[in-house]
Amino acid sequence: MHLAIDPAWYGAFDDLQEAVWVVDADARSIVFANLAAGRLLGLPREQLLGAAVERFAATPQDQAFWADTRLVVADGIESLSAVLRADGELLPVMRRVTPLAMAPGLGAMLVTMVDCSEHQRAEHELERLLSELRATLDSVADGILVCGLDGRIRAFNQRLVRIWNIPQSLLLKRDDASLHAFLAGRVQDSVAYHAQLAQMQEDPRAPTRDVLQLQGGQIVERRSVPQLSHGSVTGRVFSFRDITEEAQSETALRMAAVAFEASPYAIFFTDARRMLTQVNPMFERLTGLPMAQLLGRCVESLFSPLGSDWTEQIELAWQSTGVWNGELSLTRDSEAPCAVQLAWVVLRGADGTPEQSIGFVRDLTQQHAARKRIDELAYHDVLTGLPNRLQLSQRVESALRAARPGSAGFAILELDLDRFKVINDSLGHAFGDRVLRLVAARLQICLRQIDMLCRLGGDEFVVYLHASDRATAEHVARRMLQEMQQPFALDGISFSIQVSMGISLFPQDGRLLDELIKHADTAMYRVKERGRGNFGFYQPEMNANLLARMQLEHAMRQALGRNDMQVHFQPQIDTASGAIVAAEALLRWTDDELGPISPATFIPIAEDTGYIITLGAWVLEQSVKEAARWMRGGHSLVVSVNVSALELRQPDFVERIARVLQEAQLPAQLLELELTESMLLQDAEEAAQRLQALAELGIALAIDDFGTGYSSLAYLKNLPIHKLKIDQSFVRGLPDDEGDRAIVSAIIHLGQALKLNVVAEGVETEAQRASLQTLQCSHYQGYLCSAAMAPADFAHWLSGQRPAVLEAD
Ligand SMILES: Nc1nc2c(ncn2[C@@H]2O[C@H](COP(=O)(O)O[C@H]3[C@@H](O)[C@H](n4cnc5c(=O)[nH]c(N)nc54)O[C@@H]3COP(=O)(O)O)[C@@H](O)[C@H]2O)c(=O)[nH]1
Repeated sequence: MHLAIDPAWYGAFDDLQEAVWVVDADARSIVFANLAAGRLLGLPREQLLGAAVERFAATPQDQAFWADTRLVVADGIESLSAVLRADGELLPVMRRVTPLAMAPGLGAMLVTMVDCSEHQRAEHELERLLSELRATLDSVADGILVCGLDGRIRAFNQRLVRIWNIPQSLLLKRDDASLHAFLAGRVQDSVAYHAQLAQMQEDPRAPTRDVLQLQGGQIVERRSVPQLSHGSVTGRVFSFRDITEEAQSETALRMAAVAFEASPYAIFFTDARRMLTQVNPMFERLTGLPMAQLLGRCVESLFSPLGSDWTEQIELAWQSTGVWNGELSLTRDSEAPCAVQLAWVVLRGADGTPEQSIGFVRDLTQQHAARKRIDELAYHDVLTGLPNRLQLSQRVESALRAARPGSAGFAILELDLDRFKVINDSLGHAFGDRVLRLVAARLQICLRQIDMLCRLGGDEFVVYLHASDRATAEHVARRMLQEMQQPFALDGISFSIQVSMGISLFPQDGRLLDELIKHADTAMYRVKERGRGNFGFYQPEMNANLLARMQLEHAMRQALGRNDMQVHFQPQIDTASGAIVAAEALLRWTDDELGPISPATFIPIAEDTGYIITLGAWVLEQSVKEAARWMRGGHSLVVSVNVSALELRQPDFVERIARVLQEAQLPAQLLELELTESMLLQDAEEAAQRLQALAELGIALAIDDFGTGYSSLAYLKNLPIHKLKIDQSFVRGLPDDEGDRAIVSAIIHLGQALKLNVVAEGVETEAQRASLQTLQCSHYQGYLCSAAMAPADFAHWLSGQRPAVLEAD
């Protein structure tokens, strides 16, 4: 039995757009088809009826499907399939096959089909567009990230993965939140990063641009634009560009520009023809020309004078090393040319031809001045401008090289200013320096141009007398002494300076400069020993004296330990009453071999070597102990102890004296210290403080040898001085020498005015004492009364004296 369809159905299905068949399941033939089915298959409906359904099966799978429809009959199926149209075209269709229960034993299937060809074409088009879009995304140089408004990631490209270095594992995870967190974690300033995102959310339509610094130094430019769909914002498209290199080279360019502008080097650029194309401010300053006048000028025209082959030199240098380096003279607008160092570098194009050049110019003016100054310093004495020892030695060396047997020799004169230290100490070092310059000028005029006057330092000068024998040297020495006899005047102060000179002759006194200087020095010391202000020639036996001085120093250092020294005491007497008022402690040394040695001989050696500190401390101790003994014996007598400059400068000087007094139980009022004027003027401020401290202890202070120094009375007035001791050189001429009398009288009056005791030293005759009494000098000291006595003799002598009365201040 065959399935027959009632034609009444036709009207019901013909209005449908879908193609509809009813298929006889057993015969697999079409028993019903609507109009849409005819249109779909390109056949009139009539030709469809009774047609085998396999005829329209387009694929082997479809053939198989229609061959066994039992399953279909059972369940029904909807699938994308294709039908073979009458014109042979394969038409994609969405087919639904549903079993129909028509009548018992009759199997039928309702087949509906919708033409999918448009839909499929659209899908294919979409796919093509999508793959094109993906290819485009992946081909752009920027990293792209497309996010929905909710932050969901819609798309990104591979470049984004590379720029951000997104790990593969994270990509596989396909977790948007993790990816966003990763991106935020990679930027250096994640706070700013999030703030920017929040801002974007607030204003979703605004395009943005910012620069992100990633961990590790990478710099990324982020741009974003809103993603629009039908005029509404649906998300945001981010693009990321790695601008690390760009930023770095931009920074480098900016730095280069700053360096160019602010460089201490004058810098210029030229074109291939060496015409200036750019200069920096330093170049303008150095040349004194504004940029407008420089640009377009040929570099060579700025430097002069140059050798004619300079251009060739440049070419050669550029060919071999690419840079020409050298010293030149730069012409300047309204100033004298200046020396410069030019480093001129060629910049070549890709083909190797010079295209530009760059020059670095350094002003050498200061360097040249410094070099000149260094030369001056190396060969000259800074204070006087005279040649120094180095120049002298070069001069003498050339004289030694030129020396031939029988040719004229030369002389070396060593000069030392006598008592220059007193000027320095009393009038200050600045004044002393000016005196040295005056002395240098005076000495210089006594010499020929061919001779050389040098300053070795301090007040020590050396003269090289070219081609000079003994007679010439003597002549020059006399001239210098004469010249120095003229008084000097500075700042309204008149003074005279003596020099002592020692002379050695080449070749007889030495063949080397050092030897000649040493011998001239020895000769000079001999002159000083003999009274200064003169000259003397070196004699070989003089060296023996130096040796003697060394032996004396050695013996002196042994003397204390051997009990070869003793402190003697010389009384100081009231001029009017003859009563003893004080005693001066004077050191005495008798050596087993050398016999008695005067303190005038060994004290200066002790001062020179620093041994005076040991000696002075011992003398003080002995003197204080002795005075304590006198006191205990009923004679409260002031003991006066000489102090050297070095001792006063000892930091613990005051404390040490206080300790000695304390140990000996001697009241400070019974101790007096004798200081010289010049000592007080060295480190005047410190000395004044020490004296004040001593005075506060109750110790009296006397100025020894008063009148021989250059004390400033204003300064002395402020010191806690109790006594002036008139130097014996002024006393010697009393009573007859008017000059001495006037000086002594002036000192006495000064003492009276300042309420000081005045002691005249070295009084040997009654006439001197009487004269002093007439002049109202309160005290005297000298052989007239007694020389200094050993302690026992003094004690014995003292016992026969009236008990002393403490001196009033
Ligand atoms: N720092 C120290 N200096 C000391 C010390 N002991 C001595 N001296 C100083 O040595 C210089 C020489 O001293 P001296 O040979 O002892 O001569 C002194 C007197 O003996 C001497 N004098 C005394 N009366 C007469 C005299 O009538 N005629 C004469 N021709 N000479 C005499 O004069 C010197 C006095 O010295 P002073 O009062 O100090 O000026 C000398 O500078 C001593 O200061 C010491 O322990 N420490």
